[in-house]
Formats: sequence, C-alpha cells, structure tokens
Amino acid sequence: MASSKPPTILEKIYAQRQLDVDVAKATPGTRPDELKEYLSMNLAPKLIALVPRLKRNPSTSTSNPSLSLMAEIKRASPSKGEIAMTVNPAKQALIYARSGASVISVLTEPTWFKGSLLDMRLVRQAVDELGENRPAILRKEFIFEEYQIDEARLFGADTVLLIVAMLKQEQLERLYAHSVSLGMEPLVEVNNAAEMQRALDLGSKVIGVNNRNLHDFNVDMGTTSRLVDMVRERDVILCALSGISGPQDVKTYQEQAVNAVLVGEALMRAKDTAVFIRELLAWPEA
Ligand SMILES: O=C(O)c1ccccc1NCC(=O)[C@H](O)[C@H](O)COP(=O)(O)O
Repeated sequence: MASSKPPTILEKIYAQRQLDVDVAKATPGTRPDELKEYLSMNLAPKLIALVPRLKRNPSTSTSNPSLSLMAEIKRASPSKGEIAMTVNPAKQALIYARSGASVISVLTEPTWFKGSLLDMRLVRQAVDELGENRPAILRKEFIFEEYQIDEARLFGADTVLLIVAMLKQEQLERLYAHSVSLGMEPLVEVNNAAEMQRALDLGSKVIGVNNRNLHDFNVDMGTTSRLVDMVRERDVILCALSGISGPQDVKTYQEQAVNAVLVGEALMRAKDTAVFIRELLAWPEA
C-alpha cells in the first residue's frame, strides 16, 4: 500500500488497523496461539452458512421474494462522521432481525466507525433468541490477516468481509481459504471490473459491489449495475453495497437481478426502522 501521494482513507485505516492488530496479538489472552487453542477446543459459537441464508427468503409471503437485506450497524463513518452514536447495537439488531434481515453487518473498526468486537458479540447474543432463523452475522472490517478471521469466528461472526482493493491476490486467496476453512464463506467486496475478475478467479460465491469508492468516498449507484453482466449465468450471489437510501434504489437493483442489498446509514437514520425496512423491500404490512 506504499505510495508517494498522500494516503487515501483506505490506506489510513489499513495502517491504523495494522497497529491495532499488532497490539491485540501481543496482549496476553488474545495472542494468536491462544485464539487457535480456543478454536481447536470448539469454543466458537455455532455457525449458520451464509449462502443458504441469503438464498432463503425471510418470509414466503413477501412481495419481494428474490432480494435479501443485509442490514448494517453503523455508528459513524469516515465520510459522514457521527451517524448514530447512541445506538444500542443489540436492540437495533433485533429490529433488523424481526423485520426480516438475512444478514446483520457489524462494523467493528473503532477509530472511524466507532465499532467494536463487543458490539458484534452482543448482536450475536441478541439474535440467538431467534434460533435457526436468525440472520447471519457479518464482521465488517478491514481484514488483512488470518488472526482477524479467527477473532471474528470466536466473537460470533458467520462471515467476514474481504476487500479486494486492499489485498494482493496471494493475500486474498490465503484469507479466503482460511475463512472457508472455519466454515465462513466470505463476502468479497469489489468496486470495478478488474476487482470483480479477481473475485471470480478466487471462486467467490458471494460478491458485493461497493458503490462507494473507498479511496475518495465518491458514491456511484451505477457501479453495481455496470458489473451485473460479469456474474450472469454464474452461481454467485451478487450484493449491492452502499448509498442505498430508499425503495427506488432497491427496485432498480432487483430489476437488474441483484440478489441482495447492504444498507447502513439510511437504516441508522430511519425514524421507524421496521417500517422503513418494509418500505425498502416493498413488503406488505405485518
Ligand atoms: O462509509 C464510509 O464512509 C466508508 C469509508 C471508507 C471505507 C468504508 C466505508 N464504509 C463501509 C461500507 O462499506 C458501508 O458502511 C456500507 O456499504 C453501507 O453503506 P451506506 O448504506 O452508504 O451507509
């Protein structure tokens, strides 16, 4: 990631996360060998598989049966600053889960997004009450080491995010394989055709196109639409990420055969989250 130009936000986050991960790895109790031991003792919570979860619609009575919702817990962000600083992630997650979200995405990065692994652990505990029908939990992070995937698994994630723009292909392949070895099919994030090709070469089954360019914050809702053809006829679940603000965005993506949408800020700012989700997905009144 070294460059002579001023660092982009993605490069700044990556550099800070490297420092954070180094501290965690050196701290007794969270050293890599200790996490490995916990995993080998089968202490990680029970998993649900991402692909079937995304394919199974929350309710057969929905008027929008072919599109799944990935609902995000997002306190703050580098582009918007504070969004919902007083949110209770567990309560918010239960609203998402009861409103039919297939996945709950939890940002665990602390500096720019004000998230934590504790948030994710509490979200997982809260949705466990729904049993087998609970949404899958996504650790939304800037992942560059196997260690972070081990952490995710132990803290209750069912899947992790791998951002192609941030990783060399060798690193991406290694992290993808590690995640799958722990039973977690990752969400692989891309932003252009070259990155989409890298994700396809990897054999990714769940690919998210981020409409937000992580280097300059620019949001272009056509980014997902332009890449749809690359996955047509393939056994890939295609997700549109970022910038989705209302039902019209969702309708557009559904007409383009996009399988899932990931929504953060709009859900965090909604006056009535459950009603907003119904409107977003054009679901009938409960
Ligand atoms: O949201 C940002 O400002 C951001 C900046 C730099 C790297 C990542 C960023 N966001 C992570 C995400 O991918 C979004 O939280 C997610 O797709 C939801 O987006 P939105 O619905 O627009 O809140």
